[in-house]
Amino acid sequence: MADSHQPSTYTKRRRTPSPPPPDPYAVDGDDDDAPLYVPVKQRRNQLVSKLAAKGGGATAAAEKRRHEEEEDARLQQQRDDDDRARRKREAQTLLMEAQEVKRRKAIEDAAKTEKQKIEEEEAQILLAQEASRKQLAGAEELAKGIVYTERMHASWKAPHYILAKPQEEHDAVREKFHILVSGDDIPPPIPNFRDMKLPRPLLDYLKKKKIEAPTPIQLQGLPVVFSGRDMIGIAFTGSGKTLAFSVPLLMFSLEEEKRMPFVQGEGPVGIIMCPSRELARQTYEGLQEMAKLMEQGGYPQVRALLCIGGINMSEQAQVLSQGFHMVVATPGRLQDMLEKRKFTLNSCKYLCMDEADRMIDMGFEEDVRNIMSFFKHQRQTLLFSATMPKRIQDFAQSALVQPILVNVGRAGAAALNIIQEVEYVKQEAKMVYLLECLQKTAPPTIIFSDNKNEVDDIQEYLLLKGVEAVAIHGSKTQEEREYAIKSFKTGKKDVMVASGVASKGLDFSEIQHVINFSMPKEIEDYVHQIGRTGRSGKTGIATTFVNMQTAEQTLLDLKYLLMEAKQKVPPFLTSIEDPNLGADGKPVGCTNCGGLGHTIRNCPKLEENQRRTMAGFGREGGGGY
Ligand SMILES: Nc1ncnc2c1ncn2[C@@H]1O[C@H](COP(=O)(O)OP(=O)(O)OP(=O)(O)O)[C@@H](O)[C@H]1O
Repeated sequence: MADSHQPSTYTKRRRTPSPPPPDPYAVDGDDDDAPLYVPVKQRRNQLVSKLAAKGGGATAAAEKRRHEEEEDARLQQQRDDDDRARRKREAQTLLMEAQEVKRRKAIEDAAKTEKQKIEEEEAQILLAQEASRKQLAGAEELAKGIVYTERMHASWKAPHYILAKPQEEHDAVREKFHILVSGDDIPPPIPNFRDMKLPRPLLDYLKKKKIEAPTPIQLQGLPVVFSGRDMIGIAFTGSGKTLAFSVPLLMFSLEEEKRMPFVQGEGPVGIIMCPSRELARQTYEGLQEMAKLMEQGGYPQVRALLCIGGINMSEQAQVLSQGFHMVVATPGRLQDMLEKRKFTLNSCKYLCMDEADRMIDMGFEEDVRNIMSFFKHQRQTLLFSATMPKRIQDFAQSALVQPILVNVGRAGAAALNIIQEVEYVKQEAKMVYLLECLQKTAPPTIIFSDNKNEVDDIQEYLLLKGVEAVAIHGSKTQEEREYAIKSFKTGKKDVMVASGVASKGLDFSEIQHVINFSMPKEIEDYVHQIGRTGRSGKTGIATTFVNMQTAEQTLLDLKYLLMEAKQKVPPFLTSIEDPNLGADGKPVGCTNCGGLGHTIRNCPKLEENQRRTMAGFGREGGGGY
């Protein structure tokens, strides 16, 4: 290999460092100096100073720019620092504010009375209950978002001379009769039937019935209903609520019939719904009687249809074939008839729910909602009862347009003309004591028991002892129920043993004595049951048996009801301590049912409703359908 034979001439090639590139900034005479390292910034400054010394204009501009840039950078830095400081301050302020809010809430909570805490807790329970409830309106209206905002119009007007009176006079009348009202443009109270412009035959009818002056619920309620306004009417048992919604329906029917006679397939003008068949029949009979008298007095014929379970509707075929003006119904059968298209509610303008709270509590709420779906137009809606807890009033608001509330006495209070006696009777001694108790007054007497078997047992026992007694409860056939009512009403039987459901709202004349064989769990039931006596201004006696089996809170409810009605409170009730007394020493009461001896937290009605919802069933006792 040639290369390998040339070793002497071969010199190893080394890379020598290349000379540094000429310094563009080097000035004459520097070339030969050793290249000392000068930082770029420093060199630039030196150059700038030199150039400045030479007085170059472009260089001055460059320096000015540099200054500006430096100033900008400095300002930016300051802004950033300020920003950081501000954010820090804000974060601290927010933290302090949050701590302050927490501190204040802790102080407020500590300062809150036990009563306030309970109120808040109860409001939550009530809210939770209401939230689970659908509005009380027809499905179609709800789906279409139809909301009525205007009131219904009616041709009736109070007489001029009454309208001309100053407001203070109307207020004085209300005060005199303990009537509380709320709502807008409330029609005036009218203390006599003549001024309500009732037709002569009706005035004669009332006179014949010894109904001379309107009761408080009538003197305020009738003008409200005649005016076409929606209304919630609350008044004591036996205070004449039926008349306050029956007479206007009759008048509206006459007006419509006069305008254009009804033929087959037409009507009704209005509906009255009741929670039990017996109550519906009673209201229907009252309407029939008034309608007949009107016809005899020369007014056009108006017809009513009774629409209740347990009766053969072919009995009503004639009315159905003629066209009719008024329907009195229980919700179940009414819904059934509407679904079968036996008639429509296309021209119906009036819907009254008697014992409205009972109807909703008994599980008819869904039926009522379904019935509302059949209305094609706005209607006047009325709710009446002796017991109407705020909960039901609020719930019903969705079905009402600018309603007027007419309230006579506290909702849920017992009628004042009933002497209420509460007796401690051991369970095993009740039956024997019952006989003795029956001696307190002359007949007729009603004995209530919540248990159907017990109703039968009591009747059997009384029959054995020679007492003329009939029995009525939800499991009896319609014939048995009607027989019991008829024979008791006509005085053929002295005693009626009944379950609460079957006898709500019934008006038997001159019941002397009501015996509660067992105290109902719900105080509202007690109020309705004892309310079968002491009606239309008369006095009656109610005796209630209690013992170890009666829940303490029920006894407390009873104690307060007796105190409110200024009745004698037996020592065994007086001694029961109320764990829920307010700071003022008064009972807090239940916002759910109106009972005074318990709160919503242990309300028996709420528990019962929840039990029913869980069990998935609605109406009870077979009273309605
Ligand atoms: N203005 C009046 N004066 C005297 N008696 C009346 C008057 N109005 C109605 N009555 C009579 O009073 C009795 C009770 O009336 P109604 O049945 O309407 O009471 P209610 O308030 O509906 O009671 P409940 O809440 O128990 O259903 C009936 O016999 C009725 O004829």
